Amino acid sequence: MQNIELYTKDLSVYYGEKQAVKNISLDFASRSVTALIGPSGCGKSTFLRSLNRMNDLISGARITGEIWIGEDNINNPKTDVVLLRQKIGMVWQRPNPFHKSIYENIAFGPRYHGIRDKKKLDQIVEESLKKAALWEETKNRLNTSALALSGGQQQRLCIARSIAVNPSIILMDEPASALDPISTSKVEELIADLKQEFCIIIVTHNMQQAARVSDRTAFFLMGELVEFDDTSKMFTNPSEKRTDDYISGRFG
Ligand SMILES: Nc1ncnc2c1ncn2[C@@H]1O[C@H](COP(=O)(O)OP(=O)(O)OP(=O)(O)O)[C@@H](O)[C@H]1O
Repeated sequence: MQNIELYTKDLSVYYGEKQAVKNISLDFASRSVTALIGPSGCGKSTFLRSLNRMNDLISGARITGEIWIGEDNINNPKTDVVLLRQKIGMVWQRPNPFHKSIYENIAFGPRYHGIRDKKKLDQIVEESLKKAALWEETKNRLNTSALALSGGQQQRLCIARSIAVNPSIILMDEPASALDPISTSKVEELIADLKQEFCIIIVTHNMQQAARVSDRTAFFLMGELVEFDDTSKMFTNPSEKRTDDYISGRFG
């Protein structure tokens, strides 16, 4: 039995009157990858963003229900969202490095959280870049601009940046959809490595990618959770006809 790192209970998200996510209860295991799939507009990104309270930044967005990490319901107004986002990192669709050096991109978070010692920061930068499979490509150019890296390297840098503050969960919103096939496969290999240590939740439009990288898959449709199961079962023998129709390309 795997440890559950995070779970939601009856989680709903509204934009004004519109309910984009409908009463979703899902659990996410430690050291595993869960893929969220479903057609455009079904609420995958909204659900993902609610897990580290990024929807708080959207005016008119309202969340009901519970999001539990250990003993804390983080959907509680008293939650320290800065600390929460240290625990739950986020990687976006488009690589978004800061306009700073490679080193500073990684050191920024740990420094913000109080680490000042240069040796310690050097160590975090090296470890994070190694974990993101980017160290060999960058170790001789740490002080050059992150913007001079290729798109694929920038995305791995963003992954290294999220690792640097020592999270336990990493949210990824279509992290490879803006990348070429070689960079995409590097990011997928990286996800396979990172799951030895982290709970990863990834939104993807790419069925093959979901099948390749994830242990479990959740299928969303019009804000509802239709099916949640082991990825191998979901892609070979889904329980719901709607899942079968979607993964075999009959709609969406
Ligand atoms: N900031 C917002 N304000 C109002 N409505 C929104 C906002 N963001 C998303 N929505 C609506 O909520 C619903 C779910 O959108 P969401 O982006 O979560 O879906 P998605 O499954 O991630 O789609 P995609 O795969 O196209 O990214 C859609 O109807 C969308 O139009």
